[in-house]
Amino acid sequence: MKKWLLYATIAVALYFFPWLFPSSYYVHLAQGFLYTYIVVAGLNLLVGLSGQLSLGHAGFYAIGAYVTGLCTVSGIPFLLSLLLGVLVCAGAGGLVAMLSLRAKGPYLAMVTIAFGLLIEIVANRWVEVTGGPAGLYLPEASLFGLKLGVVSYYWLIAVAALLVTVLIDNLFTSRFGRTFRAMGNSEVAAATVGVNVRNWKVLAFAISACTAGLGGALFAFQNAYFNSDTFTFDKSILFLVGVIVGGAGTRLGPLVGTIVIFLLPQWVQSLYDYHLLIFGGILLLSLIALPEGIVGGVERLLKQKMKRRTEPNTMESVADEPIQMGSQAGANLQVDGVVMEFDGFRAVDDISMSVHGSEVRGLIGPNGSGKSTTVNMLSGVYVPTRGKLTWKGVDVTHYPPHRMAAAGITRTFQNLQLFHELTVLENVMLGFHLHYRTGFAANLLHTPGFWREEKRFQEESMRLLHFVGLADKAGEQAANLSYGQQRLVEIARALATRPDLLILDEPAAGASLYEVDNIVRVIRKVKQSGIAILLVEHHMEIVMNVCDRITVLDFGKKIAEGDPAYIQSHPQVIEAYLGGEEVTQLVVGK
Ligand SMILES: Nc1ncnc2c1ncn2[C@@H]1O[C@H](COP(=O)(O)OP(=O)(O)OP(=O)(O)O)[C@@H](O)[C@H]1O
Repeated sequence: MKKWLLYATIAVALYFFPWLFPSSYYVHLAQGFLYTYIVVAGLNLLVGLSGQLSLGHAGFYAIGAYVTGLCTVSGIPFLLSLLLGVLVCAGAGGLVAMLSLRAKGPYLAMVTIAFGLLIEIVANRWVEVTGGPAGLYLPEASLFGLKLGVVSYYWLIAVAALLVTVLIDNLFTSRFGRTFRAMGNSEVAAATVGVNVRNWKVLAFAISACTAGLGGALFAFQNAYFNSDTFTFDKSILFLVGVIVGGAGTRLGPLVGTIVIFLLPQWVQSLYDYHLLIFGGILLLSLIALPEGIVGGVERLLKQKMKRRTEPNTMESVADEPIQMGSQAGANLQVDGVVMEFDGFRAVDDISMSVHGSEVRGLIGPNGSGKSTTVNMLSGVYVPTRGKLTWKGVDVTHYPPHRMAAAGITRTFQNLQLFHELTVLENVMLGFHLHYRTGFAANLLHTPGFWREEKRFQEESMRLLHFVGLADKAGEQAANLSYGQQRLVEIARALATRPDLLILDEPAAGASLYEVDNIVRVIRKVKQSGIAILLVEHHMEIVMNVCDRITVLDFGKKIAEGDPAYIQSHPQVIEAYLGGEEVTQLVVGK
């Protein structure tokens, strides 16, 4: 069914609900269901997509209720007050995100718990403003001077819920949704394709705080009265349970989750003394049986039955078109005396080297010699303890990964860092992050500009997939590919940033012999297209065959540098490898 037809059907059903269930009890119930759904839908974006946890959303719910309520009490029109309440929540969400940026996992959860508790205490104790437990009486909600009765207020909430559904769904299926999901899968990989993870985390928090505030404001006017007892820690937990039980990160999850957290308790309430036990039991069982949530579990079962295909039909037409690679300016990287220390241990000790033009530079050395640490410094993941990195004449020593990507340096990872929840095509599209021009509004509203850009980058991504030989895998879930194929997807994603220097960290690790041949072929094609490569690899045959020059590390120090023939006969290199298993491979490369 077409999306707009589905929305129109839902709109008609929502409109006629008060006729189908004329009792004011059911209309009230529907109001409660819809504003709770609005909160859960926004929280799903934060938890399910961006991978951040919030146990304090009752705080935003409260802020929305109080700001909107107090504004109307002071005479500001209802709709304007609602807008103000939502905007204040967006600001509060951004602030909480900024405060918690350094925290992850349980620590982030603790910051949000602290925020929720703080708001709860303020609501309870600042009685002169909030009314505390005695509550706050509000004027009836009105639109353009017309007072809203029970049914018309229900319609207002229904319009808000439908609007939130459409807009959030639009975000889900735009580059914003993909970026949030990518960040949730791997922050470091998202950063190396140019995503400023910090800003995007703040954005995700602000959006979900907006919807929580909207839900809170709509709740406040349901009875034109509310008190501080609503905004407890339990409420935050309930919202989160709604997201998780429904299926975090799924599009239908918030609807199902709200049925579980809102309608189920109403139903089991009739069972008097046992209702909490039954509700808790159902939650526990569903979490154990379906850890991805109800919708997530069903989707997994369906996917196993029907192989997902989302390949665009643009595939054949784009196959032979040229791909824009890099800026064609070539690389110019100067590394001067870099040192990287971990708690006093020198993993990299005073290394200097340079990469120019479109050369393929090998970086080799026995296990633990400092190759990955060097790669991490060159890609902005680590800031060197000492030394300087100069890229095209600019000091980039302190650049974070997203700025390195913007400057033209990107990388792949020794331990694969694909966005496993996205398809192969979506992974590569993420690589174009720095080249998208449409903003938040265009993606929220799916404007014609948005569609044009989506099509363009879908086609460019398909070209890159052709380039690495994986066009037929475009619609597959990235996690389902073989090791070697996943490494090629990482290369395609990195190429999408249009780099001048591509750092490949052990691209052949775990790949089959056939896949290794394919990877070598791709490396050669990348070099021909004018992009420089820094290749870290244990397969000496590959290194000796594709590299123009090789830098050798041992115990964090540079011990040799030169062309493959020179390196293979270098006594210190042979000595370094003698104790290791790689020595035979080193000779094989001759
Ligand atoms: N984050 C860290 N904290 C502490 N020590 C580290 C850290 N990262 C690397 N090291 C240490 O630094 C040294 C160099 O590690 P690195 O991973 O750079 O070597 P490598 O040459 O890439 O090894 P391999 O070929 O096994 O991947 C090792 O002794 C390692 O234990």
